[in-house]
Amino acid sequence: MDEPVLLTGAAGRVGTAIREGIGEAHEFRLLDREPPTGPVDHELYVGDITDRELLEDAMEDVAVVIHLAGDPRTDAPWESVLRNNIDGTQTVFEVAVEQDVEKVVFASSNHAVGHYETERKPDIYRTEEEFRLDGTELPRPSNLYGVSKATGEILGRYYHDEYGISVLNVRIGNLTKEHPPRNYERGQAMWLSHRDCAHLFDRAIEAEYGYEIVYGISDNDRKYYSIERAREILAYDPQDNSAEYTFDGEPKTD
Ligand SMILES: NC(=O)C1=CN([C@@H]2O[C@H](COP(=O)(O)OP(=O)(O)OC[C@H]3O[C@@H](n4cnc5c(N)ncnc54)[C@H](O)[C@@H]3O)[C@@H](O)[C@H]2O)C=CC1
Ligand SMILES: O=C1O[C@H](COP(=O)(O)O)[C@@H](O)[C@H](O)[C@H]1O
Repeated sequence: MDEPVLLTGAAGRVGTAIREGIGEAHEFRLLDREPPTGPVDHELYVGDITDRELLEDAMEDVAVVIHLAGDPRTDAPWESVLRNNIDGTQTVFEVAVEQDVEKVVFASSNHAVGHYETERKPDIYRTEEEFRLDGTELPRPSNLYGVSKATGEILGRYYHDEYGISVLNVRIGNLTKEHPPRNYERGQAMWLSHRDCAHLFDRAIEAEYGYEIVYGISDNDRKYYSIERAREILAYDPQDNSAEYTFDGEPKTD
C-alpha cells in the first residue's frame, strides 16, 4: 500500500504488535490520546477520536484506517464504551467517508459473541470443526463492552451500505506476546500471537473486500472460532498454534 494508513489506538497492545511487525511495510500515521512510549518513526496525531477536526487532519489522503482506539476492558462502564467505543467509532466512520478513505478495519472482539459460550461449556474448545462461529452468526455480547463492539460492526454495516466504504471487522481473540495466555483455556483457544496479529492486519490493508466479519486468532488446534473466512478473503496464513505450548505457556519440547 503506497498511500498512508492511519492507525488509531496506536500506542496500545494491538497497535504495538502492528507497529513492531509491519511498521516498515506501510506509511503509517499514528493517532492516540496517549503518545506511544519509545521512539516514534511515523507521523503522530495526539488526541481523542471524538475530535472531528483532528480526525479530518489525520485522515487527509489516507487510504486505510485501522481503528483500534477504544476502551478494551471487558468490565468497562457504559459511559466509557458509549463515548470511546460507540461515539468514537461513529466519528471515525463519518470522517472516513468524508475524506474518501477506501477501507476501515475495525477492531471488534470475541466479546461481541461471548454469550454463545454460556450454553456450550465446558467442551467447546475442541479440535473438530463440528461447530464453530464463523462470522455469519448474530452478535450475542457478553458484557457492555461487547455491546459496544457489536455496535461498531453495525455502524460499519451502515457506512458500507450507505456510502460504499469497505469495512472489515476483526473479532480479535486474546493477544499476548511470545506465548499463549497462561493457564487459561479460553484464552488459549482464541490466542492471537503478535506475529499473526501483524500479518492479519497487513492482509487487511492489502486485500479487497466489501463488508466482512472475520475472527482474529492464531491457528490453534483447539478453537471455537473459524478462521476460514479470513484465509479465504484475506489470504490470512497464521503461523502460530497454542497447542505448541504447555497449559502454563512454555514451548513444548517434543
Ligand atoms: N488486546 C486484545 O486481546 C483485544 C483487543 N481488542 C480491541 O482492540 C483494540 C485495541 O486493544 P488493546 O490494544 O488491547 O487496548 P489498549 O488499551 O492497549 O490500547 C487502546 C489504545 O487506544 C487509546 N484510546 C482509547 N480511547 C481513546 C480515545 N477516545 N481517543 C484516542 N485514543 C484512545 C488508548 O490510549 C490506548 O493506547 C480495542 O478496540 C479492543 O477493544 C479486541 C479483542 C481482544
Ligand atoms: O476483547 C477483549 O478480549 C480479550 C479476551 O477476553 P477474556 O475475557 O477471555 O480475557 C481481553 O483480554 C481483552 O482485554 C479485551 O479487549
